Amino acid sequence: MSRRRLPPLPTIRELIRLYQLSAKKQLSQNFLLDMNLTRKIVRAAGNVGGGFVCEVGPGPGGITRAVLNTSAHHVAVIEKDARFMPSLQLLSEAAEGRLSVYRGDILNFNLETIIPQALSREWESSPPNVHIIGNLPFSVSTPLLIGWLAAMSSRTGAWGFGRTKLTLTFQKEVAERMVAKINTPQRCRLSLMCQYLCEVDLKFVIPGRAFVPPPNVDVGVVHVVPRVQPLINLPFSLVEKVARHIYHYRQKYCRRGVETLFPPDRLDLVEDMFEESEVDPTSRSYMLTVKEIGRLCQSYNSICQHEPDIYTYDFRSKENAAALRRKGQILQEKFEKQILHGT
Ligand SMILES: C[S@@+](CC[C@H](N)C(=O)[O-])C[C@H]1O[C@@H](n2cnc3c(N)ncnc32)[C@H](O)[C@@H]1O
Repeated sequence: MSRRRLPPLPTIRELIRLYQLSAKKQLSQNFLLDMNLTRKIVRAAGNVGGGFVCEVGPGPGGITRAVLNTSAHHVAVIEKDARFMPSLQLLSEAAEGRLSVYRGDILNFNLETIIPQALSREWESSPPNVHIIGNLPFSVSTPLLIGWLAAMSSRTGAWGFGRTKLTLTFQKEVAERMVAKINTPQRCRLSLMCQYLCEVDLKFVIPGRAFVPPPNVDVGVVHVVPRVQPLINLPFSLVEKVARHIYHYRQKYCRRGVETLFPPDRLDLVEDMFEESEVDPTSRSYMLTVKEIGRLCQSYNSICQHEPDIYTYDFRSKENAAALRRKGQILQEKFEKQILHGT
């Protein structure tokens, strides 16, 4: 697959000046004008040759140019800010049919409406890889990732999320949590949710000063590739719920988080869960492996099959909070009696 080359174009800096594209703070716009960095982001996406690349939040089009200079078969960009349309249209003309420009908000945009059209027309027999690339505001990249993970885990969608790879920028600290290994201070729910479904790789960090204007944080470029088989074969919402409860107390014994999955008068089920999963209840949450969390999810799932009310139980509801307070009071009184009064 040979690399394609765009004809000579004005620089991104010139386009910004020409179309008066000053960065809008309320849209968290920080542009990458250094073409070495935009090329590096595209290289982080791996082999895009012959594939369909969807760039989210192209802005003035620095990364878009780098993608168009590869052998990607087709590129689609989705941008929320109408001011960037003229500069993107200019690129589209230069790309001679390889670039489609859409105006929209990626959080409300159905990617499937654009990708299958291209797939059905050109790749009926052998569908290509789909790459999603973007240097987006952090407030957009995280919900985009979570939505994508959820969709991928259910294997829904005509174009097969299993074939899609993501290369997105995140605040460095979030990127570090996504790839965090067990026994590290960054290990959390996000690490588990990413890693049970995907291979996640923090490719490199871009210092904040490389952007125009510079944000006051550094940025991690993360490459996410879906696993052929998820490491936990259960619904995303169930895994997310168990992980949310366990990692709420990430430094504590994992038993503490598991307890909050059950009403205070059903702590017998906590014992069942640990017995069945063969997980040590005194392991700290951040030490649990994906396999151990998977086994906890399995036994929680089998408990919920027999007692469906358990799944809908929410320990934060008012009623349950009152029950927990009562339980706390009883324990407090017991403690005072035993320890303070020696009974
Ligand atoms: C951080 S700037 C990066 C611009 C360009 N990718 C670059 O690297 O120079 C983020 C871009 O995402 C766009 N954007 C923000 N929220 C968006 C959303 N919900 N959907 C699509 N684009 C969005 C902004 O308008 C802006 O162009």
